Amino acid sequence: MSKTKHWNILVPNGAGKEELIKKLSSQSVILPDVNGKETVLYSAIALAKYIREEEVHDIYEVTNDRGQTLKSMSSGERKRALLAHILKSKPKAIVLDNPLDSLDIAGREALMVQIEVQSDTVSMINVVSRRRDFLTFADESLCYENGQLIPLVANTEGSVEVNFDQEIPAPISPVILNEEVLIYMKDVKVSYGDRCILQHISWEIKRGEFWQLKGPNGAGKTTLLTMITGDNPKAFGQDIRLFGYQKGSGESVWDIKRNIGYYTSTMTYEFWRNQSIEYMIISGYYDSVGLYDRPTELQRKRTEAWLDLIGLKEKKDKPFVDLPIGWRRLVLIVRAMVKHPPLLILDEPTSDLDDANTGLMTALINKIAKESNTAILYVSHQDEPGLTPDKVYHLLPSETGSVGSEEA
Ligand SMILES: Nc1ncnc2c1ncn2[C@@H]1O[C@H](COP(=O)(O)OP(=O)(O)OP(=O)(O)O)[C@@H](O)[C@H]1O
Repeated sequence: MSKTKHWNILVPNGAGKEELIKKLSSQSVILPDVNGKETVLYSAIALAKYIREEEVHDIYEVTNDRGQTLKSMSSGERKRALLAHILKSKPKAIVLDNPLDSLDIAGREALMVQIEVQSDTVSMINVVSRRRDFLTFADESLCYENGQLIPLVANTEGSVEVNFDQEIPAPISPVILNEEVLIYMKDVKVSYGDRCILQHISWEIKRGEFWQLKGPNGAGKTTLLTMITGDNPKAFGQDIRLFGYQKGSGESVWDIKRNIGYYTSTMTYEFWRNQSIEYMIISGYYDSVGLYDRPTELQRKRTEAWLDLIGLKEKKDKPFVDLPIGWRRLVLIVRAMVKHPPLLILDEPTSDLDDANTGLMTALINKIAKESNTAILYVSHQDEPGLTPDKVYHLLPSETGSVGSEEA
């Protein structure tokens, strides 16, 4: 019996990863060794589709051994559950789309083991943006460029010039808030069933501060975020003050949400229709993707200034979905920032990006932190080279739930 073959394929952002994945999934002859084999796709987009099925149709196809839905799992748990689900159909080949992305060191190792265990019988086609995500057991490493797979040569990862010259545009009518302390939590605890996720969380975020929230996969970062965004009913009855409102004092969801600009990398894969790049940014003034009013002249002007800053002024009428991933991320961050909200939450903003685009993203975030009075909460399991937060809040997992501490 012939040996099962495996590949690493490096695709720098903008080189056409989606097109390559389509080719690999449609049995085109791009990789002759797997031609004719049915391939299954393992990707953030596949995950997003299953989560949408949960939300929209109450269909729960992928669960874990605790019986949890995908929506309630951490990113690491979701990735492991999706792989286990895919393997049940005994595929001959799996196209892995940045499989190790957003995983911490332990999560990466666990998923690698899960993949390698199957490698005797399943061909792995590992499509990645960064070389550090290569499979060690792959037989061949290639690069995708100009629609072709070519042998990988040293350092094909390009560099993007980071050059945000102008100052960030001012808000039109800033959200009025007199509080100095935006988020206050004292001895907060969150449990699901008899499992304690977070305990003794005492934390304050003040106006204009730049925080990173750090912790390994499953430590409870997203859970803690939901306490801040007002989305978690477990916040009731606890000593939490959000933008001056004591939790449970009759505040509405809008009282909280209007103070927050929110961006998460999964928004990149949401089902935006054919909106233009300009439209996407203007919609940030309306807290929705549908524009119900005609944008004002001033909104258009400020949008143009933001577009100029991120180098997309000339492309403003082009469809947002056609932009390379790094620029789509910049647009979505700008969209969350246009109103200069008191708090900007950035959840795993660099996941799926190559080194060049990661540099672009961190430069924009540092700039927003420096030139605005918006507090930033940057959430990630890892340190990002070049990012300059003032403070780091670290969640450390333990048997009895994660505890938080401020890193010196
Ligand atoms: N509604 C829920 N029901 C049961 N368990 C939950 C629920 N929400 C979260 N959890 C569990 O809480 C733990 C922390 O999850 P959370 O998503 O907050 O971690 P995280 O630090 O954001 O992880 P990651 O970096 O992987 O995204 C996980 O083990 C998750 O399964």
